[in-house]
Amino acid sequence: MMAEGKRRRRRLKPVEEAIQFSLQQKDKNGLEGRFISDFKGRGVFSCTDFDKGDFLLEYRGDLISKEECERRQRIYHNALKVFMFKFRYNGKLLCVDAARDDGSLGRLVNDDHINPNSRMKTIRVDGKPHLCLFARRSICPGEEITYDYGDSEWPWRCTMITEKNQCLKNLKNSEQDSAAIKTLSVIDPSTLEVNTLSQSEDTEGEKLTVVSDQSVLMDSTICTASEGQEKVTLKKDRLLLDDQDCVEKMSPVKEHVLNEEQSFCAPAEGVKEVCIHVVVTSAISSMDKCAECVGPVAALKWIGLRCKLCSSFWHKSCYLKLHEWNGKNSHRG
Ligand SMILES: C[S@@+](CC[C@H](N)C(=O)[O-])C[C@H]1O[C@@H](n2cnc3c(N)ncnc32)[C@H](O)[C@@H]1O
Repeated sequence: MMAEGKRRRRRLKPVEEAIQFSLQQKDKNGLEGRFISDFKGRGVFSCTDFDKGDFLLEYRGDLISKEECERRQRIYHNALKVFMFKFRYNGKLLCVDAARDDGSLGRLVNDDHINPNSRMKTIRVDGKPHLCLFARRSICPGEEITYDYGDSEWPWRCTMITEKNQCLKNLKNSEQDSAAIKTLSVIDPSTLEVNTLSQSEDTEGEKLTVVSDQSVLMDSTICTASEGQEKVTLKKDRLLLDDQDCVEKMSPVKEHVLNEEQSFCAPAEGVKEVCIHVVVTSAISSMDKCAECVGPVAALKWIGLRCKLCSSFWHKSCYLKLHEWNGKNSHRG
């Protein structure tokens, strides 16, 4: 008995397990790929219980350099480009290209930036980075595995507008209830102009005036299909919200490990002219990168902010961060 007990393998730690599966190039039991819908395609579902922190899957593919990634992006069809996962590792931009369907499940995991149940991390195996998903919380059988694809404004995230509108309504309600408002100095409504012509929901002409120490760049602009339908003009630096929950839901900036690694932190170089930016939401080509983080990593068109005067582009969150760093009331680039 004793000998058998001694011989029994101890349970591997999640990272050890991730290393083992990465070396074997195998997926773990307890997960399966399923077709979900024509819109979403396939996804990965759990068939067992997972605990918080458990290793789930590796995002397997070819590990390639930035240059090779750019070369492949030029020749790939859009449907393949979405399988290219760029990330930053030891100061270098790398990519795992999972365009080839090798039957692995990692490449089929879908995005959820609101309440993902897993998180992508890089682990080092034989000196090379591997992208592995770990559970952010316990996961039940039947749950779809998801992670946050990062800070790009992906087209399917538009469905979040309903939730955002609810947030906006809550904010308005809380404004009416003065007891619920802890602060606050009110932002001059003339500094903020929001049109939501493209949306059927009732956010048209919303003006938010509630403030606190959380900042958000009016993220109801996130789903604008094309430039001009929605406009955000900020003379003062920020719109401040009182509702932490709304801030969470409205801002796609997340505690995404790879997001941090993906980000180039160097400020845009070479642009010496000072511009007082007037930004509008705009559909931006994948060739045009955010002036702040040099992203996005996605190969598709992205929705971001464009300065009408100097034609710089930013992710909304980068723009916010940038101006936070540059001083609270500065909009000069
Ligand atoms: C890496 S693939 C994921 C697997 C994909 N569903 C499939 O069937 O091949 C990324 C693509 O999945 C789809 N996708 C991912 N997350 C989604 C979501 N939350 N809603 C709708 N489509 C999503 C998009 O088409 C995206 O380009």
